Amino acid sequence: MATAAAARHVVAVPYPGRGHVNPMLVVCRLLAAADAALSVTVVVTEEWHALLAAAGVPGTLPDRVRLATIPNVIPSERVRGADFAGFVEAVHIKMVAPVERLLDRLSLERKPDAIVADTFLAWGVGVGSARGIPVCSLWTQPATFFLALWHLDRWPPVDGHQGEEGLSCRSLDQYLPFPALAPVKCSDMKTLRSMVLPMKRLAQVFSNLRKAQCVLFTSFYELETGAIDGTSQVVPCPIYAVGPSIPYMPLEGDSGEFHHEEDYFGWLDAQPRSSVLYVSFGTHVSMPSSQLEEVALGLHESTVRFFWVARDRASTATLEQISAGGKGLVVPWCDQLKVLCHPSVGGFLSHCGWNSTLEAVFAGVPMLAFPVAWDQLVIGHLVADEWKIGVDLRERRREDGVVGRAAICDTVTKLMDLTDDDSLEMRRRAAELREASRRAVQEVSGGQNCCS
Ligand SMILES: O=c1ccn([C@@H]2O[C@H](COP(=O)(O)OP(=O)(O)O[C@H]3O[C@H](CO)[C@@H](O)[C@H](O)[C@H]3O)[C@@H](O)[C@H]2O)c(=O)[nH]1
Repeated sequence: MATAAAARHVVAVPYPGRGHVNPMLVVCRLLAAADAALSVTVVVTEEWHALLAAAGVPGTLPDRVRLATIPNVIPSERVRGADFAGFVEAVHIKMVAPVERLLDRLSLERKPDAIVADTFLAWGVGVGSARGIPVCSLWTQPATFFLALWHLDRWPPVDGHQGEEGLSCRSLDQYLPFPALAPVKCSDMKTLRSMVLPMKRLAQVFSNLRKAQCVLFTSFYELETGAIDGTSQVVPCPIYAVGPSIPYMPLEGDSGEFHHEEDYFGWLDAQPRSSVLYVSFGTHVSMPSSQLEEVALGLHESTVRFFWVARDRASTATLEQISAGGKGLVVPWCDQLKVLCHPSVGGFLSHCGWNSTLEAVFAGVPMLAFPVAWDQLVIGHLVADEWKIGVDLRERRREDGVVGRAAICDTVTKLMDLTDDDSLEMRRRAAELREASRRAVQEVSGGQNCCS
């Protein structure tokens, strides 16, 4: 006699930022799709609920994935980039109590079977252990960066002195001969260490993580083979690479075809194949406006067409000026993955957020890497030196640290030249990784994707 499968309930708690909420929602969809008896409650702040509702997200989630809210106890999404350290502190201190109250309320009905908590919520594992609920930690950045941070205690000083293990930074431009640290330059270590408070919290994150039941990575084996192998050797619980957790799944009721409902698709449709450079610097940390200005003027000097997502009001005037004449389009927001997959897009000038990078890889589009902070510093090296699907613009910095308009114009022109040998080689590599990315998606999702 067949017995009905017992219902299972998972509570998911993303870190409150676009680059974390988006992949958490993808992972929740995958969990629900993999287990018909599973329901998921995703905990977000009221502000995040409103942001997701405004984008129509709740209506696109499967019935068994629903949102629940906690009050707005942290600084608003609109201003969080202005004080990164303050935001990290607020998340660390103020979010835990309302999440615990919600969890206890949900438990009155039935104790959740598991919690999926963003790794950056240092309290996530403790909240679960205190209630006897297993916790799976979700890491939404490269496994490569995770592994380097896991070995934080082995990072040598950056002043040239030897660390405990004989490692030392003789020049800021140097990589270290310790495999797990190899993708982090000494200059990156210096920048990261200057973020004293977030780094202190990070040490706590990695200490608590040792008690998690498993760690999920939004990556795939062919992309980060060494780091995934290396991580599985040091982390004392199972780790799973769940594939690029980007929004490749069609919305419910969507045929999976492109929907050209937005005006900008009309503009893209009118451009020659692979001729448009997509420009976006993410949703969180900004580069200085003087640097943005150089990027805009460098693009203006080139003949390259561009599609720029500008959430930064300060840059709007210059951008309007340089886009006059139809060579470029500036929008406040777009459906990024669909834009990257559009046939007229042939390059991506990016801050190298992990989601944007995974989306570029999925679309097979080469990158101009312009990292601003945090894991982006390491992702820039992966893009240019390891995967060889792009150019690291930091290599073109002047003595004052700025990449000037002439260098921007030069680099953009070369990358977008479809007859240039280096550009062609990067496109070949990008096409290979695109196929690997799609295989990873097939494996975890049974083949649903938006851009086939
Ligand atoms: O017009 C836009 C602009 C962005 N996006 C999406 O927003 C997400 C942005 O994510 P990401 O590229 O990771 O950038 P950030 O929002 O800046 O991400 C933060 O979180 C990431 C994951 O932890 C880190 O890798 C980054 O360093 C950190 O800045 C992506 O899915 C984009 O597709 C859009 O849909 N439309």
